[in-house]
Amino acid sequence: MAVLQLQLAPPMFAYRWPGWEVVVGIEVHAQIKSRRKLFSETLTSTLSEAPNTHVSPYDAAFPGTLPRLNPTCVKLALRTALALQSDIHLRSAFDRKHYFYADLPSGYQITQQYSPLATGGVLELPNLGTSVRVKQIQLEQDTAKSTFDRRRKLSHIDLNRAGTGLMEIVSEPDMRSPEQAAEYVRTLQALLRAVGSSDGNMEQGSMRCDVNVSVNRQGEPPGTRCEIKNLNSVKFMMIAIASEVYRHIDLIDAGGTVSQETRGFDEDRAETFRLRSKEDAPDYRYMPDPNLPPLLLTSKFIDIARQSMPELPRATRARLLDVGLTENNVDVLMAVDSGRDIGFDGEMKQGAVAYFDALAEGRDPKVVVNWMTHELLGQLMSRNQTFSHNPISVAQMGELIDLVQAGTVTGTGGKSVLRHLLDNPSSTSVHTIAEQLGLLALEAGEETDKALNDWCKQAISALPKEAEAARKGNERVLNKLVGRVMKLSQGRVDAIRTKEVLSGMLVQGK
Ligand SMILES: Nc1ncnc2c1ncn2[C@@H]1O[C@H](COP(=O)(O)OP(=O)(O)OP(=O)(O)O)[C@@H](O)[C@H]1O
Ligand SMILES: [Mg+2]
Ligand SMILES: [Mg+2]
Repeated sequence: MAVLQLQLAPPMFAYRWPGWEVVVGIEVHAQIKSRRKLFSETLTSTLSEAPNTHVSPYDAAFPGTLPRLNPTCVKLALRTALALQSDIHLRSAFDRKHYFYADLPSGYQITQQYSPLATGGVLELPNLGTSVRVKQIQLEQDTAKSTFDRRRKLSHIDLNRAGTGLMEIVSEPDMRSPEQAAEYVRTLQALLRAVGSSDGNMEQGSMRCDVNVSVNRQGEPPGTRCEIKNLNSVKFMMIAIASEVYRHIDLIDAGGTVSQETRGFDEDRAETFRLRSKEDAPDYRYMPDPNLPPLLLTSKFIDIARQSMPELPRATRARLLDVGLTENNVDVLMAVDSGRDIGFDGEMKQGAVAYFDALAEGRDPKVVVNWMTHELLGQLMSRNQTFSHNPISVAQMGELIDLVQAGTVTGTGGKSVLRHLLDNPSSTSVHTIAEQLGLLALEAGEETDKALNDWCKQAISALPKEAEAARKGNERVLNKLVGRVMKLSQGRVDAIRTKEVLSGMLVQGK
């Protein structure tokens, strides 16, 4: 992210487009995380599945087949609407939007353009201290997928995606820069994941954005918007917005006007290109779908959905800060869950926040979060892994923390046990593993004192220069001697006790 901001936002960030105001509104299409499609019993598919293996006669628009609304899709869209504080309509309706393209077997898409499930709402962007209003949320069908084989001049149609449930979430034109647009999309992604209504994975196509961009001179009314279709990464969305802004400014500066267009984005050239103008916009001939009655919800149904809402990111943040975690701790845990760490694979075994919550049950939250962020996540990261790869159960991690807190294993020893567990996942008790590895702390007593004395002496004679500096009060060098003792003892002695013994010896040796 930092890298991209450097590309897009050089030091004159605030003055990128002096005298101009940029206006952005986004239409997000998010695939609903239901096992079945919106109007058929067919199981939804993932990208890795063979083409045309998830298709019922209805999905292929065979004559005589009829739609049947999947209630799970309604419930998940409802959760989304509740999370966005939208007004939910007890009555909504389905329209047919006609157009003719090979990826749309019936010749129309069922959508809720005119009478959507919900209107209004707001998405707060806490990182930017601002918010974006939501215009409407509607249910609609996804299309099939067509790919063109240039060599053989053939179009391939894969109907697996046809009829999958989508939520179209339309924002008001409230964003003023590519960065705000990016933050909106990321925050929305985290929200959809938190309520479980969508994976929100742009790279895998389960979330796609159309961005509407216009520019106007400061103080003047908004300009004419152009819509850039089907952006499938936040990075490309930011580049597309920036390049579109430059295009509009250049046009107006040259005395021309912007005409309302639908545009595509060329990733290689980092610029947008014209798909069609408003004049040749298709006439969608919207009509109510005669096969689908209006969707009527009861207040009770909405209340039940409201009561079963999981904790939303904003509340999670507040709660974690409340138990004493730092902003930074919270950012790390929540970033892991929202998939902002690299390599998010969409399927989290257990979220980092849930893992933390389970561990913090009866333990000091600060101690727990240190183990999680510094040790566990740190070790996973150095292995190029994400939290979803974590093989250590809550019970094991909890036992490890308890052993260290009780002094049964030293902090250093505990870190070794953790590394061992990551490399050799097992369900054996952590105490047994520490014992097998010879990492149980030496019990206080005469023998341990004697061993500790020996190791301290060895460390001092092995590092005479350091010993001399430490004698003169150099704390950092003293830690080096402590480190040596730790190594000699294989992390089985207490660091604070070691420091005491070492200091004592150095003073005596004066
Ligand atoms: N002046 C403007 N500059 C930038 N964005 C704008 C401007 N005016 C409106 N928008 C945004 O354009 C989007 C319009 O989306 P909407 O779904 O309502 O209509 P549409 O794009 O005409 O329909 P379709 O769903 O067929 O694409 C909204 O996100 C809105 O915020
Ligand atoms: Mg739209
Ligand atoms: Mg649009």
